[in-house]
Amino acid sequence: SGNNWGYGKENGPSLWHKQYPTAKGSRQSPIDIVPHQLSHDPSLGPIVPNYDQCTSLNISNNGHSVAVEFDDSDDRSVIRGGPLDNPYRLKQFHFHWGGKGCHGSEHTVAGNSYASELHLVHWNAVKYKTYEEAATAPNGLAVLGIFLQTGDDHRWLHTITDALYMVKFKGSVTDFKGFNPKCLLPSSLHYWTYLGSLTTPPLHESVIWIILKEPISVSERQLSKFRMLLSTGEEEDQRIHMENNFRPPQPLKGRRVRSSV
Ligand SMILES: NS(=O)(=O)/N=C1/NCCO1
Ligand SMILES: [Zn+2]
Repeated sequence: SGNNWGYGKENGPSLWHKQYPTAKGSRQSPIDIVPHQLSHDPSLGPIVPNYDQCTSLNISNNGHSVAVEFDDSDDRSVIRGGPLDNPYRLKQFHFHWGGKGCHGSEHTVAGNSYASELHLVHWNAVKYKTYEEAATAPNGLAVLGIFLQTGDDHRWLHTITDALYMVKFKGSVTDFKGFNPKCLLPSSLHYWTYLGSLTTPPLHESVIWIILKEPISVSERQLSKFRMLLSTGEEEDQRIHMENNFRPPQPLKGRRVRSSV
């Protein structure tokens, strides 16, 4: 059927092009970021996330990741500045991670991957009426990527990992109000930026990627809770744990990756 894509042997990233030809496009994500090969662009100002008035609504398991959705009916939580010519509204955030001890980030840095990667997905509500419309428009989306490395417990991640047991099965959703994602940002907002795509089908080439250079630290114990999630539904006999839900780096095809200071 239509969207039975996944990360397994039978439906993984190397097969997505059959159903989603954009997979072989000219601005696909993720990519390997090679710091000494990119241009430092002094015209690139700081990025300014402003999530203080944000309204998280729920947390859900869509079978590919776990996502926290936000009320994006007004400009209460936006990101602006940097490479963005308008404020982009926060729609949701989700994670990608590996298996036990393996790495699970999507973007890599000089060939090195991190344990996990957090994506905060925003859309340009100045130019487009809906997220769906923005998601198919060039640069309609801005995704803020944050690397997670294993180390100490993250002081605030427990609010998310404690809720994961409520969304164990694919298709489950539960209330998740009052969460402000600014607590997941690292101390430095220095970033790399380039033009790319969604890293999951339909792989629309509509994303301005902003990847923070500084990772946040989370413990192996906190990360292991993500692997308890199932990519299968409650009604299915076969239980498949959700892990290694990352797409490998894609060809750069001549794109320029710029660096803030
Ligand atoms: N991994 S990603 O590029 O953020 N992909 C998506 N798809 C829907 C929202 O974000
Ligand atoms: Zn993602």
